[in-house]
Amino acid sequence: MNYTKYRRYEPIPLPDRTWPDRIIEKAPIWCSVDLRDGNQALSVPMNMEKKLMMFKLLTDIGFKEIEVGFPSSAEIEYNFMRKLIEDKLIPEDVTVQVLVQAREHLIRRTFDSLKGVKNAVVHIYNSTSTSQRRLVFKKSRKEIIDIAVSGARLVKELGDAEENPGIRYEYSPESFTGTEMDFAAEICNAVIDVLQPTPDHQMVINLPATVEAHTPNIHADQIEWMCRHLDKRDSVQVSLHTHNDRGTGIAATELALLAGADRVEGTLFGNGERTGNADLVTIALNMFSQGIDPGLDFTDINYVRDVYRYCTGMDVHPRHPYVGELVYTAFSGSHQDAINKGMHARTDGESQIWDVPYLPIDPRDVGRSYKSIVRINSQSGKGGVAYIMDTEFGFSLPKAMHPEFGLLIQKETDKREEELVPEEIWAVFEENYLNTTVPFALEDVNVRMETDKASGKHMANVTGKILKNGKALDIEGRGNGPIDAFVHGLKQYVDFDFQFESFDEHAIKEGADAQAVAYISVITGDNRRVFGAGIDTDITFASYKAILSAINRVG
Ligand SMILES: CC(=O)SCCNC(=O)CCNC(=O)[C@H](O)C(C)(C)COP(=O)(O)OP(=O)(O)OC[C@H]1O[C@@H](n2cnc3c(N)ncnc32)[C@H](O)[C@@H]1OP(=O)(O)O
Ligand SMILES: CC(C)C(=O)C(=O)O
Ligand SMILES: [Mg+2]
Repeated sequence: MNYTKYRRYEPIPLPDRTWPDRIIEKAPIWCSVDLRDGNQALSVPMNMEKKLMMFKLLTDIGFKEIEVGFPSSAEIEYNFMRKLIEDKLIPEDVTVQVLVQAREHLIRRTFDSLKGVKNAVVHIYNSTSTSQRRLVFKKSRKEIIDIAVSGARLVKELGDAEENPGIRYEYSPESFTGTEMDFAAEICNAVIDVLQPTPDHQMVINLPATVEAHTPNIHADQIEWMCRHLDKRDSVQVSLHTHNDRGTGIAATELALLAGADRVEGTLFGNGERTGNADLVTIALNMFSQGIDPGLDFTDINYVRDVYRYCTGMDVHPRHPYVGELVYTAFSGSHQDAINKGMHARTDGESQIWDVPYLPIDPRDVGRSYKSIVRINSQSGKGGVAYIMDTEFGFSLPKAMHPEFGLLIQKETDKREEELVPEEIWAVFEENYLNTTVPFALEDVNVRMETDKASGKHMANVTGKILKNGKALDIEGRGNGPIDAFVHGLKQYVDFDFQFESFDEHAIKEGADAQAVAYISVITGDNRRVFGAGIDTDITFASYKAILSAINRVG
């Protein structure tokens, strides 16, 4: 690959930079550009119905500033602006924003589209990078400043008119990241000088990474440098607008916030030109995951994703942060084990600080369930299998049983070479533990407790019938508890040596028809540990079934 045809971006000389020592402490002013930058990048731009649906979604999420389009560019864009105003679809506390090139006829048409609007930002731009000045505009620095200044003058003249009380202004030196810093400051200050913002009537200076061209630290340096060199800083909101050409648009935005920016433009899930804009969902939820109120509501992230898909025709990657189908899922054994333990350690409910390994946020905070946190394939381990049995079916297998059942599941996934869904895991459990009635099955057994006169201890006597390969056999046994008595009675029919080892049980359903499950392990003469399980409304019967299940499984 011929890397010599590319050149490196020079770092910004800013040895006293302060941003690396800062942390993000509050959410910025958010501005969605889904209906403009996002829309202009679609192969099929949104029609009226989809624009309206997207606008409604954005206001429901809580965006207070929304760039709704480029009204001077096309009929649909103009008509959409008119519809929002005439049908009174803009909530009182929402400001709509419109983009326009710094060109007279387009600016006039833009103001026409805004008649009757309550609050709007008119956003003008022109390209300022060395490359665009040389190749596209073929103009000197001064001529480029003239474009911006004359655009700003017209915007101010129209925007300050009496009939437009709610108009504010935004200027973008488009292709800012390819612009020399001194020139970027010069052109922005020239525009600020024309627009004369005040602390009560602020304007936005938007510094776009129109094409992301360098590492995020350089973007942060650029923003800190600009914050120091912009005039009337108390009257200017410094806004970010990163694209994602190097895949670091979100990181660049976050570092640039540390560097002093006040506002962030971007889109849902990062739709936008080429590799997209900054993904506001991720940036907001990154803040949320640090205990900061993002000021945006993603409590039903799947709904946001579905509307987004419908309106844009774009898909969302299964590994997309916070929303992808797989982002709250672990297939691998050690992750599952840690998640299982982390989830069990959560005892205080909602108020407890979230600390579950491998899950940066609680999936339920964005409307996702715990259902698919753990999914089982050949990479999975016993902890994950136990988690599924517990969360999906309410079966808390004793810890000592996890390796045995985990192995049965692993054999199945190896054989099938595919994921096992919870129902398939249940089927393996049922087949191996609950439905093992050959050779032994329980027919009818009575337990009678009595106190041994000599020792004063309570003793159990078991009498009844079991089946061996379908044939009824009398069983009779005595022991220091019902399980011990049953095991004694059973031993005469079992042709290998075994000892009862452990017993666990728990309820599995509530109410009158409550059932219990018993788990029993036995140790065979050749020192193998084998588990069995049984279910019944009576816990003693459940334990007898579990013993027979274990004995059948040894055989
Ligand atoms: C980075 C971004 O996302 S910027 C936003 C980009 N979005 C869009 O372009 C979508 C909407 N745009 C459009 O529909 C069209 O481009 C329109 C309607 C705005 C303008 O259309 P046209 O005038 O037919 O064409 P076009 O956009 O190619 O204009 C090129 C001319 O405008 C000039 N120009 C381009 N941008 C600007 C600007 N921001 N300010 C002033 N002049 C500009 C160019 O130098 C060129 O001038 P020339 O004709 O003297 O060579
Ligand atoms: C119009 C501007 C803000 C833009 O979209 C960009 O530079 O990416
Ligand atoms: Mg853009």
